[in-house]
Amino acid sequence: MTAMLDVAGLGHTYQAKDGAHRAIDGLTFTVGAGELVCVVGPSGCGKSTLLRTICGLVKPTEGGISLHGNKIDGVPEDLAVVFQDYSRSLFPWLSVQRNVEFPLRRSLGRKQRRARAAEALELVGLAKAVGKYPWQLSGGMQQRVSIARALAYQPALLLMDEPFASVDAQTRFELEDLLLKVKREQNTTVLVVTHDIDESVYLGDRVLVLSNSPASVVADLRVDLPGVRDQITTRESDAFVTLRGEVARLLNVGRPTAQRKVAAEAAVAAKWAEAERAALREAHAEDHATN
Ligand SMILES: Nc1ncnc2c1ncn2[C@@H]1O[C@H](COP(=O)(O)OP(=O)(O)OP(=O)(O)O)[C@@H](O)[C@H]1O
Repeated sequence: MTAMLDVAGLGHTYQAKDGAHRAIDGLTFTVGAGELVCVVGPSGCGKSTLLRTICGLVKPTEGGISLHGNKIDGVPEDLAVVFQDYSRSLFPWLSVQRNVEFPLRRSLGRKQRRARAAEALELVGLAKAVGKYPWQLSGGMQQRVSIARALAYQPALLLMDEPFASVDAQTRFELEDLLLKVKREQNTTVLVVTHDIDESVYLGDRVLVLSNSPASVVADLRVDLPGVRDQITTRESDAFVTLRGEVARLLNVGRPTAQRKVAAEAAVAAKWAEAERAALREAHAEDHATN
C-alpha cells in the first residue's frame, strides 16, 4: 500500500522558561492511502504535539513527515482537520452551505463550490439543512457539518482530533458509522486521535498505541474486523473484545499512574457503552414487538 503519510523518527522538545520538555520521541509510522488509523495514548503523552507537527504548525526538532511524498514544511494545503469542539470551528453567521464552501473560496469558482458542498452535505445526510445556521442544529448535526466541510475540500489526509468526544453516546455511534461509510465510499485516508479504546478498535484499520510522555509508538495493531461494522454485533465479537483488551493492557502495563487512570476510565466507559448497547437492543426489540 502506498504511504499517504510517512512519519519518520519524529521528535520534539519544547523550550519553556522553566526548562526543556521532551513531548514526542522517535515516532515512526505510516498511514497507507485509504487507510483509517487511530491513535490512542495517555493524557498529556504528546498526541496534540504529533497533530500540530502533521499540520505544519510546530516544526519538529528531529525527524520529518511526508504527505504523499512531499515533505511537510509549513501548513500543507491538502489536509483537513476536524476538531472536538464543533461549536468553535463553524462560523455562526454563515449558513451550513456557506460554512462547507468556505475553505474552497480561493480554489474553486462559485458554481463548483456549490456543487462540491452539496455533494458533501448529501454524504453526511444533511442535504436538507443547507439553508440553516449552525446554532439551529443539534451538536451531532454541527459535527456532521464540520465533517462535510473537511470532505468537500477533498484532502489527501483527514485529521480528526477527538472528533466525537463532545456528543452523546447515541450520536457518537451514528457519527462513527458515518465516518466508516465515508471512508468506504470515498476511500479517504484518515488519522483519528481518540481517548476511547473501544472507538479506536471499532473505527480503525490499525490502532497505534502511544507510550507515556515523551510519546513513542508502543504498538501498531492491525484490526482484523470486517470492513462493514455494526455497533452491536461487532462490539460483541470475540475479535473486538480481544483487541480492546490488548489495547487496554498496552496502555496499562508497567505504566505510571496517569496511564493506569486512562485504562481505568476506559474500563468504566466500556461498561457504560455496554449499558447503552443493552438499551439499544431493548429499544429494537420493542420496535419489533410493536410493528
Ligand atoms: N507549547 C508548549 N510548551 C511547553 N510544553 C508544552 C507545550 N505544549 C505542550 N507541552 C507539553 O508537552 C506534553 C505533551 O503535550 P500534548 O498537548 O501534545 O499532549 P496530549 O497527549 O495531546 O494531551 P491531552 O491528552 O491532555 O490532550 C505535555 O507535558 C505538555 O505540557
